[in-house]
Amino acid sequence: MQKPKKFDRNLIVIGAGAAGLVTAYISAAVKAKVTLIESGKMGGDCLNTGCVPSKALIMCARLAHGARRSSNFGVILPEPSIDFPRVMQHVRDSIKAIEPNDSVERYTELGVEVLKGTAALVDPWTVKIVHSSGSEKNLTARAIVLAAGAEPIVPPFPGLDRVSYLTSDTLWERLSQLQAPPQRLTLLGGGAIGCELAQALARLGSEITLVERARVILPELDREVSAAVTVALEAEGVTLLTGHEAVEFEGGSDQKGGVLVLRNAEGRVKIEFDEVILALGRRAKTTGMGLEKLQLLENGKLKLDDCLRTRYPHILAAGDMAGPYQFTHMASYQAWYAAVNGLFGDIKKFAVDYSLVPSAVFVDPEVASVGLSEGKAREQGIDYEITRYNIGDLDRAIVDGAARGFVKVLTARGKDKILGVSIVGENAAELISEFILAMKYGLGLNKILSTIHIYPTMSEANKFVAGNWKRAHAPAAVLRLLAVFNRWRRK
Ligand SMILES: Cc1cc2nc3c(=O)[nH]c(=O)nc-3n(C[C@H](O)[C@H](O)[C@H](O)COP(=O)(O)OP(=O)(O)OC[C@H]3O[C@@H](n4cnc5c(N)ncnc54)[C@H](O)[C@@H]3O)c2cc1C
Ligand SMILES: NC(=O)c1ccc[n+]([C@@H]2O[C@H](COP(=O)([O-])OP(=O)(O)OC[C@H]3O[C@@H](n4cnc5c(N)ncnc54)[C@H](O)[C@@H]3O)[C@@H](O)[C@H]2O)c1
Repeated sequence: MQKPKKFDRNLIVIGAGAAGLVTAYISAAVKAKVTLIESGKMGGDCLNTGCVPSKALIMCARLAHGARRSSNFGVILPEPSIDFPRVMQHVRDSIKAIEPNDSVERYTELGVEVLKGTAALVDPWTVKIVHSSGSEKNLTARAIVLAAGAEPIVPPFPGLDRVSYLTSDTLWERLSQLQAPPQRLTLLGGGAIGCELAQALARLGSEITLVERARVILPELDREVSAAVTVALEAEGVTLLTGHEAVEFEGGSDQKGGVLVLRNAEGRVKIEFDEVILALGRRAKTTGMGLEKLQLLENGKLKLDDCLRTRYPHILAAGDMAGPYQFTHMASYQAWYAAVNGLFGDIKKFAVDYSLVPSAVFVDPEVASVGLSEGKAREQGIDYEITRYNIGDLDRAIVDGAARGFVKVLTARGKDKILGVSIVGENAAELISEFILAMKYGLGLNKILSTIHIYPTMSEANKFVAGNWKRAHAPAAVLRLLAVFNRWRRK
C-alpha cells in the first residue's frame, strides 16, 4: 500500500448525485483533472427517485386539491377525475426536462471526465472501475471523494418477504404501471417522505394510513409544526397512527397486498393494505466499495472529521453518505468542502459549519425551519424568547385562501439575535430564505423590520413577526417620556 509517486488524477469522485456532481464541478472549475464515476443514473437520488419525482407528484396533487376547493372562490368545477398515467407522465417529463443539467455531456463540457461503472477503493490511492461490459480499469488519484449516497432502510420485519413492499427507490416504477393510485395505501414512517407522499397520494385518490412509531409525525421538527401538519393531513382524510410501531407483516389473502401488524400502548393492531411503502429513513451506502478493508468505518458508518476527511486525509466524503443531514442542499454545500479540502487540504483546510441548516417539508401548508427549534433550545438549556405571527391575519394569505399557519421566531432572551425560525404556511420554504440570510450574516429582527417588503406578499409575515418582537421590546420608560413630551407639545 505504497503511495504512488505520480497520480493519474487530482481527484476522483465516486457517485454522480448532488454531492458528486458539485464536487466534480468545483474541481474542474479550479482546473483540477477530475474523474466522476457513476454506476447508475446521472443525478442520483434527487433527480431520479427523490426530490424531483416527489415534487412533481405533489404538484399534480395540489392541482386536484385546488380544483376541489375552487367553489370557495366562486369557480364551480366538477370533482376532478385523476388520469393517473398522465400524472406519472408529468413525473417522468419533469425528470427528463431536468436531466440535461446533470448529464454526462454537460459535465464533459465543464471539463469533468465521466465514467459509467461501479467504483471501489483498491488501496488508499487507487480506484477500480468495473464497467457494465465487465471491463475493468484502475486509476490513481491524489484525492478521492466518496459520494455514493444512501439507500432506504428495510428492517428485517418477519413476513416482509410475503408482501411486495415498495420504497422510495422502487415506488416510481410501480406507480407508473398503475391505471389509478393504489386504493388502500399504507405508508410506514411519518418523516418527510411519509408525510409528503401521504398528502399527495390522498389528494390523488388513495385511502392513506400513515404509521409512525413516535408520538407525533415529523418528530424532528418543532412540536407546533408537527401539530399543524397533523391537523392538515387529518382534515384531508389521512388516517394517522402515531405511537404505532410496525412489527411484522402477514401475506394478503389473494396474493395481493397484505396485512401489517402494529404494536401500540394498548396492544396489537392489524391493518390491511393493497400497497405498502416503507419510508423508515435512509442509510448511507458503505458496502462493496472497499471501505471496510481500509478501516474507514466505525459501527458501519463512515468516520469523518469536521473537514469531511476519513482517517486518510485525502479520502473524503459528502452528501447522504457523509451525513448527518440528508438534503440535496446539504449535499451540494458539503461538496465545496470536499472538493477544496480534497484538492488543497494539505495547504489549507476548512471545517464544515452546521450551525445553520435549513430544511422544508413540502406538505400543504408547507413547513420550513432553520436553526434551533423550541424543543432543541430547551434541551440545550438556552435562554430564549418566542415571537409569533399568525399567517391567518396576513392580507395576501387571506385573498389567496391560504390564511393558515404561523411564523415562530426564537431569539436570545433580551437580545436581537435570531436563534431559530419555524414557518408553517404557503411557500414557507421560500419565506424562510430571508431568515437564513439574516442569521448567516448576524442581522436581527430590527433589520428585517426596517426593510421594505412588497405589499401584498406572503413575505410581509417576516416583517410582521419582527414588528411583534419590536412591540414586545418597546422601551417602556422612553415611551412614557415621549407621552409626556407629546402632551407638552399640544399645550
Ligand atoms: C422521496 C424523496 C424525496 C426527497 N425530497 C427532498 C427534497 O425535497 N429536498 C431535499 O433537499 N432533499 C430531498 N431528498 C433527499 C435527497 O434526494 C438526497 O439528500 C440527495 O439526493 C443526496 O445526494 P447524494 O449525492 O449524497 O446521493 P445520491 O443522489 O444518492 O447519489 C449517489 C450516487 O452514487 C452512485 N453510486 C453508488 N455507489 C456507487 C459506486 N460504487 N460506484 C459508482 N457510483 C456509485 C449512485 O448510483 C448515485 O447515483 C429526498 C429523498 C427522497 C428519497
Ligand atoms: N423535503 C425534504 O427535504 C425531504 C423529503 C423527503 C426525504 N428527505 C430526506 O430523506 C431522508 C429519509 O426520509 P424518511 O422520511 O424515510 O426518513 P425519516 O428518518 O425522516 O423518517 C422515518 C420515520 O420512520 C419512523 N419509524 C422508524 N421505524 C419505525 C417502525 N418500525 N414503525 C413505525 N415508524 C417507524 C421514525 O420514527 C421516523 O419518524 C430524510 O433524512 C430526509 O432528510 C427530505
